[in-house]
Amino acid sequence: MSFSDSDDEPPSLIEAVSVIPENRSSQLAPPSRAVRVPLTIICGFLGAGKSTLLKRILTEKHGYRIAVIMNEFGDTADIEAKTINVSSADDPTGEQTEEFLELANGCLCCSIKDTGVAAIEKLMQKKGAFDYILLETTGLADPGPIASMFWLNEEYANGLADIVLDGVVCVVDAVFGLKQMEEDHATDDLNIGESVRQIAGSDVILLNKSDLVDPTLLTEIEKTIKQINPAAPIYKTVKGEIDLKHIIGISAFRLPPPEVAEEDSHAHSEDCDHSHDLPPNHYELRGISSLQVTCGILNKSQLEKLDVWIRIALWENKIEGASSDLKILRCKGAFTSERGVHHVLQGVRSMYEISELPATDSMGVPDTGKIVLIGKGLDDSVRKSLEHVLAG
Ligand SMILES: Nc1nc2c(ncn2[C@@H]2O[C@H](COP(=O)(O)OP(=O)(O)OP(=O)(O)O)[C@@H](O)[C@H]2O)c(=O)[nH]1
Repeated sequence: MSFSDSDDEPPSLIEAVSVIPENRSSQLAPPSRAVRVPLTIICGFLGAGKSTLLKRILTEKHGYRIAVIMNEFGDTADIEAKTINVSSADDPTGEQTEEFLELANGCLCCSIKDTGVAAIEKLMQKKGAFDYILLETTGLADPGPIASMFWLNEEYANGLADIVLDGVVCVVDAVFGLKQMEEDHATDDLNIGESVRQIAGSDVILLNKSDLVDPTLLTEIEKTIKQINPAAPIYKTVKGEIDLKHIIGISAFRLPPPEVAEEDSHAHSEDCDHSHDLPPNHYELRGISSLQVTCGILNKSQLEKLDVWIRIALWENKIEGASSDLKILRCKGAFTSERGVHHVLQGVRSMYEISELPATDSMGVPDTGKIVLIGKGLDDSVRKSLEHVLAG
């Protein structure tokens, strides 16, 4: 699997300052010494500010030893780094050793080109030397398949199973984001461009370069992002300045989706007394939209029916009476069973999991359930079908 476009330039070192500014520190929970190392995927369209965000993280005083996997590095100037060579059993002479850079704040840097999995395997040989992994994808990458690889990966060998997917963060360019979504040409028959896929597949959105656009445009792009992905909180940032607790250690694949304020949309239910027709805009014309359905406490039969419904929707891409080109890119949800147990639904493409939330994580989780689907062909018939299942 590749994380990189073809780029024949040899990687150079990333710029880092040798003294970490005292005023640049994040209030992160102390790093966990858990067996599995959390990983965050950072995606975003070309030039949105992914590298800027990573450079910031690499120079901030956060107390984490973060391993960063990047496709390209910046300048070599002023770096205070130790080079660490790691040789593998297959390469005892070390001729093809991977090079890592240990930065001033304890972060590790690792450059990869087309050898995504191999680089991660080598990185995992240094397990114990870092607490967290950040993976920057290229601007044209669809985070879905990459997230799938790191999620539900217990069966993998070679260190991949020692990684736990924490979340997917998308950096959106506030200046060009709307234009990119309009002009981004799809690469497959689903006709969904990469910039839209990145937003659809993310758990957190950073609306970056917000210093460069007027508030009206900022509101417009925020609204569009919410239409595509209502389950992801949106943070407006300048040069990736954000408290890292919003992007690191969020357990997006384990905890219920956060409550995201809904301004122009709302969670629809059977009680709604209005049409659920989607407002016309470029993105619905391309067929990408989202739908949210709320539900009460579910009994055993409802839970079973919901499981079957999700399986058919994700695996067979069809729901009786629904549009023929149904394609769900991402689904999330949380609901409560009659036994009082909270369940979390997570789905990336055809993979999904419904897990029970441990009592320790259930504090404050409302009994009202919510399911969010993001994808193509999510018309009113899909909503009605899901509401029917949830109604019993
Ligand atoms: N004014 C302003 N400029 C920014 C901001 N964030 C990034 N930039 C600039 O935008 C340009 C692109 O930023 P990068 O961080 O390289 O973007 P990227 O997403 O890594 O780009 P690719 O790797 O090409 O996809 C750089 O010149 C940054 O300095 C911001 O919030 N405001």
